[in-house]
Amino acid sequence: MRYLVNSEEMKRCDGNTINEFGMPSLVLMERAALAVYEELVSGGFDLSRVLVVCGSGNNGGDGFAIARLLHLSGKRVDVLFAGKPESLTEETQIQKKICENYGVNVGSNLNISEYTSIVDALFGVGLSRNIEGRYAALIGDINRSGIPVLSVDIPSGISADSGHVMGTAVKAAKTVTFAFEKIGHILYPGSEYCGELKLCAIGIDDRGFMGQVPGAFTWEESDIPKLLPERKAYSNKGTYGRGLLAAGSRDMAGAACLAGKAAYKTGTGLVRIYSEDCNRQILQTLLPEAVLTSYRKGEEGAALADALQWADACAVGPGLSVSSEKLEILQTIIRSGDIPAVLDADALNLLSVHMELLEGHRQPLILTPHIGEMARLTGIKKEELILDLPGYCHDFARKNNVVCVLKDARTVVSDGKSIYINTSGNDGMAAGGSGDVLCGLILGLLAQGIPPFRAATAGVYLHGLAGDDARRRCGARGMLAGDIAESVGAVMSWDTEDGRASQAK
Ligand SMILES: NC(=O)C1=CN([C@@H]2O[C@H](COP(=O)(O)OP(=O)(O)OC[C@H]3O[C@@H](n4cnc5c(N)ncnc54)[C@H](OP(=O)(O)O)[C@@H]3O)[C@@H](O)[C@H]2O)[C@@H](O)CC1
Ligand SMILES: Nc1ncnc2c1ncn2[C@@H]1O[C@H](COP(=O)(O)OP(=O)(O)O)[C@@H](O)[C@H]1O
Ligand SMILES: [K+]
Repeated sequence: MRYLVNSEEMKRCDGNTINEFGMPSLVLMERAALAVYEELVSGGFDLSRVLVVCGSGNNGGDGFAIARLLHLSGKRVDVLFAGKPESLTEETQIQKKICENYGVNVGSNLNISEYTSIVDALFGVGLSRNIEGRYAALIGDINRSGIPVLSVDIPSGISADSGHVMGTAVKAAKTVTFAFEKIGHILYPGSEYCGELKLCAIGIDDRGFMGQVPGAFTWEESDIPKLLPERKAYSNKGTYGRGLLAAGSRDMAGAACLAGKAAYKTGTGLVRIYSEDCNRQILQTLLPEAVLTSYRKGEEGAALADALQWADACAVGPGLSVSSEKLEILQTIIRSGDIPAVLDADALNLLSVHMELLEGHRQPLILTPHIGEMARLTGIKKEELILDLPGYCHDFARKNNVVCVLKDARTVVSDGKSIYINTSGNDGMAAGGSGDVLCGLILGLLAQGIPPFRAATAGVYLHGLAGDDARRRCGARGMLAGDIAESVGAVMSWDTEDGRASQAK
């Protein structure tokens, strides 16, 4: 698990490390500068003539220290000081003075085009408003120059809190950040502006939070063993849960099949698909392992109540379609009581015009809207939602007492307390049916007894890993949602050495 911090959390951690643990600020700055220096000299940048662009804050202080280290190692380096002298922080003032004492050329009007590499130390996590005027012009010149840029901590102009471009921003080839990744490195468009992201330790760690841990986190590969449901040699299909999937309609049998397959591939003992009668043959052909309960129009009710009694967890929505009968199915599931349920796709479309169904619900609910569905659920425009995916996801989860999985290229999950931001997956997943696979995956984890927020976050992470595995096998353009479902099986064995070995093949 890795924390993802915002600027306030990072500053608090910096501050505690300096003021409570007594680590001098200039020592941290020196380590930050050394980390960037190491990255520069390890290759990838042409260091024949380096320009370090510095602001007045401590990001600029890192820049001056980097320039000094390059100068002392014999590189030709100049500093463009773009900040205001009267705003220099104490540390940056010291670093600037040291540079000048060593004879580093510090100017305020240098010709960018003469350099082979640029180090961007204009603004870091202290960026507090949109960039305008001469700073914006300078960033425009840097971007237009086409000279490779290494950004210190975060590309100047990217909000560490949201990944938004604050007016304008430096497009970096590489970004070296310190202690923790910031939310703005992970969310788009910030993620693209960073180029390759390198995280370096500089002597600040989570002890610096002093018990007040950050609100956001992401899973990583070392977490896989604890995210997967347990397997036992002495077991049978009853050991691994029963998942009920209410999905599919006349024109959308495939969605039920993809979700059902993904649920099985997580290791679920039994998956029952509750679908329209006309899908019976196709589902039995495509997913013979599934138990089927089918219904004719007008006869939806009775069999569903029995199936809900049978199940340990339920998912509703993939390919369900929208009608008054389907609304009754959703109503029955939400009112049925106690098993955890995933509401996806058409279940969310039905819900968006019947939000009263969520009032006073008793069982744990996981809602998995993409941004369009979230806009329908909340009445908030898509353009508004993308400005703050974590904030809207968190608020929706808290207000409705649900787990919200807000799907995007960086999916955000919240239970109204913590925020998970996903870092697995790829653009090959931007194709019809990927969401159905996610729904089935979460259902499978729930059916095996994984608690709702863990099932949602682990489901999203494993889904992305399955997407990455599918891309390795089929390529981003060639992969289909069925390939992601297929790869779920491989990813679910990555907690064992054999599983890892097959991943490497
Ligand atoms: N010891 C530590 O703490 C460590 C910190 N470290 C480094 O410090 C960085 C954080 O430093 P920081 O907090 O001083 O802020 P920073 O990013 O330099 O920006 C503040 C300056 O920008 C200005 N400014 C802001 N927005 C603006 C705008 N739109 N347009 C124009 N001006 C604007 C603002 O001006 P003001 O708002 O005061 O007018 C102020 O002058 C961090 O990212 C990391 O690199 C590392 O060395 C590790 C140890
Ligand atoms: N560019 C991308 N990078 C990573 N994941 C993506 C990307 N595009 C889509 N996805 C993932 O694919 C899934 C798409 O779900 P959804 O929009 O419901 O598709 P569908 O309705 O076609 O099944 C989501 O889990 C989303 O996070
Ligand atoms: K920067």
